Parts: sequence; structure tokens; C-alpha cells
Amino acid sequence: MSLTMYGVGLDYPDGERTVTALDDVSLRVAPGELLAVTGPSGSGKSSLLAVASGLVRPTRGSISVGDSDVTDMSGRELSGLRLTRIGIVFQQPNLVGSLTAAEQLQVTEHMRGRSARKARDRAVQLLATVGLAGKQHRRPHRLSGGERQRVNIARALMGSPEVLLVDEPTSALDQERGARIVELLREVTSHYGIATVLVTHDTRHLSHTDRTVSIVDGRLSEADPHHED
Ligand SMILES: Nc1ncnc2c1ncn2[C@@H]1O[C@H](COP(=O)(O)OP(=O)(O)OP(=O)(O)O)[C@@H](O)[C@H]1O
Repeated sequence: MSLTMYGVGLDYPDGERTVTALDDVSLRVAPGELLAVTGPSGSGKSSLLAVASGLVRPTRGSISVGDSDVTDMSGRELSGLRLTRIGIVFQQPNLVGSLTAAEQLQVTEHMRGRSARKARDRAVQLLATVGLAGKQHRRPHRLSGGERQRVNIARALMGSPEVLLVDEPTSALDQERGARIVELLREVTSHYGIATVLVTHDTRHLSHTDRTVSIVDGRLSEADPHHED
């Protein structure tokens, strides 16, 4: 299923004025497509992910996952959407220190109605998919920064999302580990046919993405990744 935004605007109140964080944003991300969104600090990148995930309601415009209009949904329906159709990879992995890698993935599975055994099998399988075969028993302090980010990505895949929203996944990693994380996103996007939006400051990894758009003052424009630096 694709992610579609049409004429999306987001205003934040700021004293007597409003700040326009998103201004008439329209885009479509197809299944299996990895779209990079770049832009300077404060340009609206996090706002774009926040409205796409339904965490923040846009002031104007419409957002759809497949043929479901996200902007019409109740809070309860939006929670269900994030559980089963949208995966979110936050910048910081936010792993629970006392849980193993597999348990990080299993912890919310009862909300999806999966049995403990099925959740365990899926967690182990997804950890292998992201390159962590045999490391399912490790707690976060025994994983590297790149490995923690892989657990974060595997956790976002547990609900078999149609749309994956990824916020600055390479910011805490060196060049090589960052490049491998973007390669991994490329692989899972193609393999599972997910529509993926990757927000990044880091223009070094854009060769692995299908398309790049840039955002400045809340407005999107197509960018040529080879002329970004
Ligand atoms: N809760 C809020 N209240 C008021 N203004 C906000 C709020 N959140 C963001 N903004 C403003 O909206 C604009 C876009 O912010 P956003 O966080 O989307 O940018 P960004 O591109 O993600 O920045 P960064 O790369 O620094 O994380 C900025 O001008 C910011 O100051």
C-alpha cells in the first residue's frame, strides 16, 4: 500500500502568530519505494513524520495509507493503524535496559493478538533479517550502537507495516555503520514491499534511496541526491 499526502499543512500556535511547519505538502510513496527527505534544522522533517504517523493532526490537507484516509480517523483508529499498518523508527532506539533483543520486539505483541510463541518465533526471524542472528538473548548494553538501531528497525517491522517512517537513524553512527543501516532499510523496503520515508540530515547515504525530496520552510521540492553535498 502506498502513502499519499495531498495539500498537507501544519500550523503551530506561537503566541499571537502561528508557525507554519508544513506548507502545502503533497507526495506519494509507492510500495517498495524508499524516499529520503532532507532539509536543514527546523525545516519541517519531524513534522512530516508526525502527521504521516497520525501522531499529530494536520491543519489542512489529507493523508492516506492505501485507501484509508488517516485524517478522518479517531484516536483509537489511529492507534490501531500504528499497531498494524505503520512502523515508526525513532531517532533514539529507546530500548528497555532489562530486556533482551527478542523481548524488545515481543513486549507489545499481545496488543496485536499474537500468541507468545508466535511472537517469539517472529522476533527471532526478524532479528535474523536485520543481521542479528544468534543475538536474540543480548541485552542493549551488550549490543553496539548500530546493532541497537537494527533492533529498533526490527521492532518497527513486527506488525508487518505497509508504511515505515524513519527519523534520522544514522545520526549517532559513524559513516560505515550509518551506510549499512540505510542499506538495511533499502533491503527491507524492497523485500516486504513497504512504502518507506527516511528523514535524514545525512546526504552521504542517498545513493541507496530511490528518490530524494528536500524540505525548506515546510515546503517540499524534488532534489537531486548527487548534487546535495
Ligand atoms: N510543538 C511546537 N510548537 C511550536 N512550533 C513548533 C513545534 N514543533 C515544531 N515547531 C516549529 O515547526 C518548524 C518545523 O519543526 P520540525 O521539528 O518539524 O523541524 P525539523 O526539520 O525536524 O528540525 P530538526 O532537523 O532540527 O529536528 C520549526 O520552525 C519549529 O520551530
